[in-house]
Amino acid sequence: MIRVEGLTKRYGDFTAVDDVSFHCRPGRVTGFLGPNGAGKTTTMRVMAGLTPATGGTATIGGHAYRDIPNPGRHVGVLLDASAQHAGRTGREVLALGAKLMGLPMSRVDEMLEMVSLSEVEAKRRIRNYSLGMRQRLGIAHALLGDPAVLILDEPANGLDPAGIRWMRGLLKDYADRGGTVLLSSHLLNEVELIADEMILIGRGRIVAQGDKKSLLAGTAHGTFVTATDSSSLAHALEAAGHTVVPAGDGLRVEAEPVQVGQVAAEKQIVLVDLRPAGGGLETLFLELTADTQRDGAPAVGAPAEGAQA
Ligand SMILES: Nc1ncnc2c1ncn2[C@@H]1O[C@H](COP(=O)(O)OP(=O)(O)OP(=O)(O)O)[C@@H](O)[C@H]1O
Repeated sequence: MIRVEGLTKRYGDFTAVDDVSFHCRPGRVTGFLGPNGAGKTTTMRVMAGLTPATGGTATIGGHAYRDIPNPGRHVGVLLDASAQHAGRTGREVLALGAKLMGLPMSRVDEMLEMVSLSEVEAKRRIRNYSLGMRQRLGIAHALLGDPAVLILDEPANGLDPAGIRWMRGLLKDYADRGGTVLLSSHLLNEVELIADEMILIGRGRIVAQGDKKSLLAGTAHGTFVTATDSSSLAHALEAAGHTVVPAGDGLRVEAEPVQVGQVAAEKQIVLVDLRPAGGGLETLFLELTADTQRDGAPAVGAPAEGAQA
């Protein structure tokens, strides 16, 4: 269990993290989302004992990170995959970690296999690793001591689509076996797929947190419907007093799906698609962090205006 209570971090007059509180539970993957400079890395650095807090506490299993003996056996941390000594090989980094944690060297091979780093790659110096390979090594290092808690800052960064899918499976399995995972990401869709719980942060303050399903339920706006004869359906819905706007191949209606279905049934119009028009995580994220975004334009996840589909 991770508990962060009233955590504040100031750099001079600037407040990077402002009275942040949240919990991460065993068996759950918690996504930590926020625009650039929101305070995610700072919060995680405080949790891992790398940055002192100005106020508040962050504990893992009831203890501050610095008070945990042999912390790598309890908490796996990946904050900056590029921070490893560039002159060491991947195998050397893991071997050193295993030695420090009192683990058998066989664990190094197990970890290399788990993150799909080949024997040849493991013997290469880290300066010659791609970002994705560094991330894989960082994940291997975080998992080396078989910890019960994982704190990962942007672990999907640099991974290719197959790598992201692999990591998703790995973290889901880990949580299913009772592990606690906190991961930050700017890849909203990725978090939407992987996280059970979500914490949204903007300018150092938590703007929303909770179970993903309940957070997303709050973003549903009306109904999306497609019919074989969409224009007749639009007229029928308007005649029934509903507001209708064209949306892609279909219509977006200010009504519940059952009301839209009833109108279509009365008029014997065949429906092709009928579902709640959820705004999704991206809409939620942009709405909640609107006054903390750097730009008017969506900062993450959405194509720029005019971009080709
Ligand atoms: N050592 C420091 N001294 C001064 N300001 C700092 C320091 N470290 C971080 N900050 C500031 O604190 C704020 C939060 O930074 P942080 O790296 O935690 O954000 P983040 O949410 O991880 O962003 P990103 O998604 O861009 O990595 C930023 O404005 C950053 O410039």
